[in-house]
Amino acid sequence: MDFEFRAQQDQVRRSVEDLFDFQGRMIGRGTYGKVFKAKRKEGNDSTDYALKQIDATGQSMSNSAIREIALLRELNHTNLINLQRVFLSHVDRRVSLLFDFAEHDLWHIIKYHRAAKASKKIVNCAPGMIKSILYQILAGIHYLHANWVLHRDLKPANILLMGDGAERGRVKIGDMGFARLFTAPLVPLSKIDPVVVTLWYRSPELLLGSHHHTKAIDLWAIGCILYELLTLEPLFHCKQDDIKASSPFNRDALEKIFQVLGYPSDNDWPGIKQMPDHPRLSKEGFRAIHYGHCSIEQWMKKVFPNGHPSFSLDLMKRFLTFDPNKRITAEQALNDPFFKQTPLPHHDAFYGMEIPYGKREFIIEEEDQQQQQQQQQQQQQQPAVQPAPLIEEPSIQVTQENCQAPA
Ligand SMILES: Cc1ccc(-n2nc(C(C)(C)C)cc2NC(=O)NCCN2CCOCC2)cc1
Repeated sequence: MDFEFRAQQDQVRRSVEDLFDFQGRMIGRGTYGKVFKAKRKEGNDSTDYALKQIDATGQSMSNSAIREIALLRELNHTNLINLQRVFLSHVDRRVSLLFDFAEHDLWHIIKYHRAAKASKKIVNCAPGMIKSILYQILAGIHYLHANWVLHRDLKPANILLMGDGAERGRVKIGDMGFARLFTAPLVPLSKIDPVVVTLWYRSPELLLGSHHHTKAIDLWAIGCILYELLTLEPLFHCKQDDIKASSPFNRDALEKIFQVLGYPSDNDWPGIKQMPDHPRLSKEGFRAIHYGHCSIEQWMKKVFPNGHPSFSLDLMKRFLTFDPNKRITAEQALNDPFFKQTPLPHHDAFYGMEIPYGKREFIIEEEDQQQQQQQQQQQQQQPAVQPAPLIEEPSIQVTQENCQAPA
């Protein structure tokens, strides 16, 4: 290496820390590293950015970062997350990727609506919101597939949406990769961590051990996401703790699929017998007769006895087609009559509504939490300082007796 040239370059090349303010603004973390909400330090650019810092100390992380950069620099579509800039730091062997900042994602949006439904709170969504989100997902996936790129892990957490601003309500498909909580969770991961590995969106061919990842696996996942947007419940809600990385065959996930769609006949899916784990179906006790009364029509009739304005049974059936060779493509879905009926899909999924969803919260690092707790303990040992009254006229004086300890 030309150390003199590199030292010269380091002089002129400005680091991400020089250019962006992001300390204490962590919004995500995973095995790869951390994600921060960042702002430019200079100039009048008030745009928010997402800064993904990858600790490229290990070979696998370096390869992963290289793969992500190599892929994203070749892609350019309004419905895909946009890699704006790459910073390499030799000193701490860190790769920093600068992305669009997306305030919302479908995992948090669905969680919000589920909580509102549980507390019987009415939340008004624009009638075309679901249709717009579906159309934008299909547009992004159609672009990926046209460039021979598969997503392979479509799920609500990977469907980001821009908040207020120039791209309000724009879907940005991303891939958050694997996240791993540093502490053992007390509640099921799927409840608290949007990016946990889940089988809920996995196609039947993958569950039966297919080694050929095709575009069709993304369309199956889109069908599952559409259902979840409509009902706020995952369609194939199988237990998370069953995930065994070694075997793609998952009994519970397949059971859920057959309970909704029925058992695939040879006519439905001629190729099922060629699936590597097909023999396990009979060994594990699956019988067509057990699911004779099950069909998507039956299931959806139970869910929407009076139908739903944002729901097309025909389209749902075509996403959730067992045979990957018969499953609808992104291009065919985009041309479905569903998208030519009013309300037409708007480029702003939040068009006609206020955005009710909260902003992303900052994650406090363990050491910061300890520091905060120490500061609180010190404060509690000091006599309460009398805060100046907020208003002129005498009111309830905030005294030690009625002063609320900080939450
Ligand atoms: C190894 C590897 C990992 C991820 C990707 N990848 N692929 C995609 C497409 C557009 C193809 C779906 C996006 C990403 N990367 C991220 O989304 N990155 C996350 C960016 N987010 C972070 C949170 O804030 C918004 C941007 C590729 C390869």
